[in-house]
Amino acid sequence: MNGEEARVGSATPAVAAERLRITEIFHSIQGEADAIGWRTVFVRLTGCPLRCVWCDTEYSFHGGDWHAIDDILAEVARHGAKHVCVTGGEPLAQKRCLILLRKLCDAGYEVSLETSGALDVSAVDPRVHKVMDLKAPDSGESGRNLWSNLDHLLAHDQIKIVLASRGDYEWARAMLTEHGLTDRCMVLFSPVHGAVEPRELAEWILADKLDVRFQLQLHKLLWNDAKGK
Ligand SMILES: C[S@@+](CC[C@H](N)C(=O)[O-])C[C@H]1O[C@@H](n2cnc3c(N)ncnc32)[C@H](O)[C@@H]1O
Ligand SMILES: Nc1nc2[nH]cc(C(=O)O)c2c(=O)[nH]1
Ligand code: SF4
Ligand SMILES: [Mg+2]
Repeated sequence: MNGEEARVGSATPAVAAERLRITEIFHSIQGEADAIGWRTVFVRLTGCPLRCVWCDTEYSFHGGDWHAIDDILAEVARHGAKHVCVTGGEPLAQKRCLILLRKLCDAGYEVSLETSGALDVSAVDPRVHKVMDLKAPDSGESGRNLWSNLDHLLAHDQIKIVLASRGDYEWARAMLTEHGLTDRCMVLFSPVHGAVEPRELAEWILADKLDVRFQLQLHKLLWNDAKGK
């Protein structure tokens, strides 16, 4: 048990059971995946058990503050957006993330979850649109892909593969066939920001006639790598 759980646990166990460690809550334009372009509130949970070499969110690995889930809901509501994106860090590394996701759905939001693909997604509320990465070799974390997660994806979910090289692209192309990915849900191919020339990735997809959706991180075009955007 960590210090926080010990401290609040003895006094108010019901409240302690519904707190999450949060790095930031911010209001921006959704920059990734199927809901791209919508005004969205982002809830970024602290902590991640992976270390993708190109991770753009290393500041979420440590720190953060404990917030009651009902306070998170109130902060989300303040922005008046229909869309909420729960991300991290790795949001599913905190078990109580499942409660936050359910409560956001109950409140009527369009909820998406950005997750690494390394943690079990089977208990995620089916109303949530899961955006699940498969980590390609150059991330350094492809050994963490939990392939059984593929069987828990619904038609509205998405598989995202972030590519740092031609080698990653060829790996991703092989996974499409090996795991029948495009028959399961939408598959997104995205270049690692600054590593693969976006136009090159677009040309590869066209040359191979792949049924995947090319994506660029829209928020980086708008705001570069600014935090809280
Ligand atoms: C920061 S992660 C947080 C959620 C979860 N840990 C995951 O990896 O999906 C959110 C998304 O950003 C992507 N991402 C992180 N760094 C990136 C980069 N340098 N270029 C492109 N996408 C990146 C991840 O692959 C993931 O799809
Ligand atoms: N604007 C914006 N859109 C995003 N979509 C997914 C993000 C993430 O970090 O998971 C993200 C982000 O950090 N900013
Ligand atoms: S799993 Fe997500 S948050 Fe964790 S290191 Fe990889 S990209 Fe970053
Ligand atoms: Mg991001």
